[in-house]
Amino acid sequence: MNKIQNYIDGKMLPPQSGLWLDNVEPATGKCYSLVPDSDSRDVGAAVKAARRAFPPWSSTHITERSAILHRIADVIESRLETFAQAESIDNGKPLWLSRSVDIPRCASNFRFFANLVTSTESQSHHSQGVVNYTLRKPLGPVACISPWNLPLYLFTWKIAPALAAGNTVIAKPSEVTPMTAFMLGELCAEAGLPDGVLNIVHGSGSRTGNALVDHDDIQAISFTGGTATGKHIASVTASKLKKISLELGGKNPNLIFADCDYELMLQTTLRSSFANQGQICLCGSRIYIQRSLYGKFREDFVARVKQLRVGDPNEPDSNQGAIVSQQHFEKVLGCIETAKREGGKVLCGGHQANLSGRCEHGWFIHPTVIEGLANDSQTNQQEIFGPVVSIAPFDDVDDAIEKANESQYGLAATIWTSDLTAAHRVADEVEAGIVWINCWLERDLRTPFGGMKQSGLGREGGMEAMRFWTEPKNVCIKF
Ligand SMILES: NC(=O)c1ccc[n+]([C@@H]2O[C@H](COP(=O)([O-])OP(=O)(O)OC[C@H]3O[C@@H](n4cnc5c(N)ncnc54)[C@H](O)[C@@H]3O)[C@@H](O)[C@H]2O)c1
Ligand SMILES: O=C/C=C/C=C(\O)C(=O)O
Repeated sequence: MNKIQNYIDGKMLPPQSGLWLDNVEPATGKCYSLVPDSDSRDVGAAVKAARRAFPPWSSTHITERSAILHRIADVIESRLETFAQAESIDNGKPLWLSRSVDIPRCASNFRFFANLVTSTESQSHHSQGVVNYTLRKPLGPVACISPWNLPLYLFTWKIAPALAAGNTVIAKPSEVTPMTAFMLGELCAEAGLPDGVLNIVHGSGSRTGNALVDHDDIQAISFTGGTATGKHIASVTASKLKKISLELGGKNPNLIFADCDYELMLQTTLRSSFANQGQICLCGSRIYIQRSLYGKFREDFVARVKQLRVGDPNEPDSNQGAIVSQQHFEKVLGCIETAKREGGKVLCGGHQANLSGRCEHGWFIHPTVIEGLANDSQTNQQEIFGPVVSIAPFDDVDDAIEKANESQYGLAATIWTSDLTAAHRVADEVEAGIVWINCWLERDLRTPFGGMKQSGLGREGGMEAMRFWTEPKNVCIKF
């Protein structure tokens, strides 16, 4: 059985504990490799390497740091197909999706921050006889912890700015989808990244994650994952005054007004509901439709959802691949049962998809649309993170805003209307860190990315990320 290794100080190493976890292909339900369940000894070795590598890396000229990050992007692009296949096998997502979205974005993450670090302005403040200038110093060894839904995409989204800013990194991918992070480690030396600058430690949250978050020499932690895990990290790091950035769960509203561009809205709403089997934190899972359009939308949307093909992730016409793990598959099916108990009417889907042949034992769920649930039902309040959406009517702008904001979460919201005045008002009043009007998942990497309320703390993206990964130091000179 293929064994994934930790990448520490430029070397591929097994876990000192000797403990391994199964790594399973969700489309087949079969274990196809083993992943280390690293403990504090492996984390300690990685932090030691990162400490040693910090002084030379942080003082490496930004043009050289930038060139190395560009070379990492070059190598990823040169192996796009290999990475895309590995990501699809590990996560269950359609191969066409990892090939067209996930892996190209990994390369873009490195390129974007490679460019940003060489074009960033510094601040100075001048007044009579005094000038202040502000240095931005890297923090030291820092930690990046990422989830399973967009494995290498979100892993590199954290690592690239941390490295560009001059930090050294200990990164932990999700133990559910570790393969492409392992492959990233394999190409670092080829791209010229010095040993110890990036260390990749694999394992479970309870063993590896806790050891990493707890380590006294870790100065800052960027975490993407569930809200409960984020709160745990916030509580254990508070007494040590570590800097944290938390990208957490969501229950995002779509607000569809009767005057929208109907066909564009319908096509995009299919994607924003079910892309990546609904396992994107930005997916809209509460769809509110203006009452006059509700009946037409319900009919057309359900008809289109029924056409989405659930199939082998390798097949180009599979719109929906597998759910990431048996545990998550069971959780999503459990949420559908809860919705039924709460009085929800399942309009389509609502159950497992049984495939034959290679995928006979895989974890597939038909995309599911539910109506008739109260806004305060568990289904409309708790994150499902799967191919399940609920639809409900609203009356006017005030009602739409009220329904959207009746949530503990505040990550993203999508508004569909041709009335720009209404759109601006809703965008202003909806409680979400990210608002899309007449589009979804349009990404400009310069923009602040993150959520409010229980969806997170801090922002990633562009200068927000560079500020997170550096400490300002003000120098005042009187002349
Ligand atoms: N806001 C965003 O940008 C965003 C993006 C993607 C996913 N998510 C959220 O992620 C969740 C799904 O991902 P998941 O199930 O992998 O989340 P998770 O919180 O279980 O795990 C995320 C990562 O944290 C690690 N981890 C778990 N316990 C830990 C601990 N005690 N200490 C340190 N690390 C620990 C895991 O091993 C994994 O690497 C969903 O709630 C989703 O909304 C949010
Ligand atoms: O599942 C969460 C998706 C996060 C997406 C990003 O962080 C991004 O597009 O930068």
